[in-house]
Amino acid sequence: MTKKAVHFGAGNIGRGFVAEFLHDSGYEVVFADILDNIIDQLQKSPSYTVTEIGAEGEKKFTITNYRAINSKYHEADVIKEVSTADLVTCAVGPNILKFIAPVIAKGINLRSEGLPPTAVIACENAIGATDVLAGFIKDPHTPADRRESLHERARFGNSAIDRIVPGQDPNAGLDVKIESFYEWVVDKTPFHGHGHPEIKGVKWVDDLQPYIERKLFTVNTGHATAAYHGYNRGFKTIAEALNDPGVNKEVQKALEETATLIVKKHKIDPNEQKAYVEKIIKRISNPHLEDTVVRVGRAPLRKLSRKERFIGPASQLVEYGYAVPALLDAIAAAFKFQNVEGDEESVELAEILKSHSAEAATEKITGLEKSHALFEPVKLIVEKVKKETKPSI
Ligand SMILES: NC(=O)c1ccc[n+]([C@@H]2O[C@H](COP(=O)([O-])OP(=O)(O)OC[C@H]3O[C@@H](n4cnc5c(N)ncnc54)[C@H](O)[C@@H]3O)[C@@H](O)[C@H]2O)c1
Ligand SMILES: O=P(O)(O)OC[C@@H](O)[C@@H](O)[C@H](O)[C@H](O)CO
Repeated sequence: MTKKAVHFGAGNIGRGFVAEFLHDSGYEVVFADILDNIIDQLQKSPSYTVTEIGAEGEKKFTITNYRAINSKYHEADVIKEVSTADLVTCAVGPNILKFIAPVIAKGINLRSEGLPPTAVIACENAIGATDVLAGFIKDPHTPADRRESLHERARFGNSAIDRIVPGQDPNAGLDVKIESFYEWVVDKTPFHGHGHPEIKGVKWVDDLQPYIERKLFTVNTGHATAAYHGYNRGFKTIAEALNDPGVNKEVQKALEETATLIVKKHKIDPNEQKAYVEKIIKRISNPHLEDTVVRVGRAPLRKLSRKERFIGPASQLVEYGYAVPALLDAIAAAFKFQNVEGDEESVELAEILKSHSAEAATEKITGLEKSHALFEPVKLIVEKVKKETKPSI
């Protein structure tokens, strides 16, 4: 019997990476999204093409065997699909998890007793994203008397997902261009007893923490460092930014700092981490991806938050007694990513910096405790950025 996956978020990673893997593993994929345009196209077209761009050239894959539901208008249909799904995945962005949780919770709650638990895997760039989703699903969206037995109807596995899918050509329709490299690692421990879902290409591990921290604090720290320094120097793409010796040096230095944490905390061989960093810099420098600094820098409030790619590693390094000058430079550059067209958080960032003292803005944006050794240096950065970006009268 064909297996069914319901996937929330038919965007770049959803159509380009998750659906490709699920299709290849024999799943029928039911996309749920709120964008009329994407859902209409998915409903009209029986296939689309994913093009992988690698050093050896381009490879094309045809994706078929999917359906699509507009979750804005047809919530009941999505709930019904979730209730019989073998797998539920999402790639909507960490801030959207709370909005998809009620629908998933209702679907899980409707699940027939005879069915094995559905597997829920959030594919977002965030530590513990599936736990966050599970938290919203459980409380308040599962009836109190059904919470204890939730694991009989659903199992929740955290994941680390790595593949660069840049913004797509607006005329490309459903087709997606992505890099050929991929890594999708999922915690297998929640699936004990029933077995994890079979997804070709996924690496199942007992301890996800080293994978997700290494990914977020190398790929995403390096990417965001290039994006913010690149944006402030007027570059349009990440590849152009990394071609600039100044930006390149900032990225190398920031990743030397995070490598110290990864090696020390997760006992990873320093040479292995060095090779990983070199590979990442090569990947993000790929000019064929045409990835923009605005996409990679998107949502600066999320990226400057407590557990994220800058404050996360910098705070831990400072706790170990290390200095983090390059991460602080990147943090300063991120605070200057203000009022960028199409990026709501960059507008909110500018407003917070305008309406709050440096101390209050630091606390609100980074979530750092005032007693933390990183608080003062970040506050000084915020003070400086506030002065530099103050509107002249
Ligand atoms: N693009 C990448 O290179 C990449 C790589 C790894 C991980 N990720 C992560 O994947 C996630 C998605 O990123 P993306 O680049 O695909 O973004 P995207 O903007 O291309 O896709 C997100 C999709 O979610 C949809 N969405 C928003 N709210 C929704 C809702 N309430 N219900 C259903 N769908 C909703 C949007 O309409 C959009 O189609 C993010 O967490 C990102 O960090 C991205
Ligand atoms: O998706 P974000 O906004 O968390 O980060 C932007 C990019 O760094 C990210 O999408 C990378 O392309 C991806 O994480 C590569 O695996």
